[in-house]
Amino acid sequence: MADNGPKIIAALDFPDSEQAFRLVERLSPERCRLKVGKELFVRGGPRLVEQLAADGYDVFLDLKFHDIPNTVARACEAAADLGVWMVNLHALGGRRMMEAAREALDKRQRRPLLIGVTILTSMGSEDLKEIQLPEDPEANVLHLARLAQRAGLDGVVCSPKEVAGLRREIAGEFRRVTPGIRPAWAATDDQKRITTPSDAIRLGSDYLVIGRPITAASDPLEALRKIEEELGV
Ligand SMILES: O=c1ccn([C@@H]2O[C@H](COP(=O)(O)O)[C@@H](O)[C@H]2O)c(=O)[nH]1
Repeated sequence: MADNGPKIIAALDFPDSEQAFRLVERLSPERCRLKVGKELFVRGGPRLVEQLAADGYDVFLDLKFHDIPNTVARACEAAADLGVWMVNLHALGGRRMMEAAREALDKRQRRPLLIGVTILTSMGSEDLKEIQLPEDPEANVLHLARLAQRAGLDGVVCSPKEVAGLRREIAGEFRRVTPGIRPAWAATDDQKRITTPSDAIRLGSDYLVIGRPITAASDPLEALRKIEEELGV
């Protein structure tokens, strides 16, 4: 269930605010939403997030909280204070942790979307076996997504490869946010469960999180334009 507005979320994985703003000033909120992850947040801090939101961008604060319920609930409140559009936590933190976060955000007049990370898109069957989880990524994603929905979350992060199954199994307003997006011309990097942008949309992703195919390109704006062309937007 995508809200109106752009489906592309550009991952601002830069080592400093200057580099992030150099790209952002060539974008617009009508063209894409923005994701601030751990690297940029640790470097740029909360003020950078507030600035992006003040500039009119929908900001996904991708800090993937994973801690005891009280700590995660308070962290989600702090994220909401920054005016972000979306915040996330690891569904592997469990139902009580997710419920605590949802309850804390529900006390607010306006709250960000609360999204659960299922199985990281960098993980394949071998990685799951190593940590003694069932080897099938899709089975894990579905299980965690069901748990997240029961805990009142607004959606999940998963790979586009699991989206069709989620659409079949989980009804209602439940957003599917998908990293692991690689145009045919881009390097795979450390991602394992990937599809092209057009396949992700065809399979039913609501939002495409795209980092290095844009940010590591010699011409990031041209890379974004090619992705938009592939998507027909
Ligand atoms: O399962 C996940 C959850 C989050 N991410 C984040 O998305 C971007 C993807 O960047 P690329 O450069 O396009 O690979 C990155 O910020 C990750 O932290 C993810 O990839 N997978």
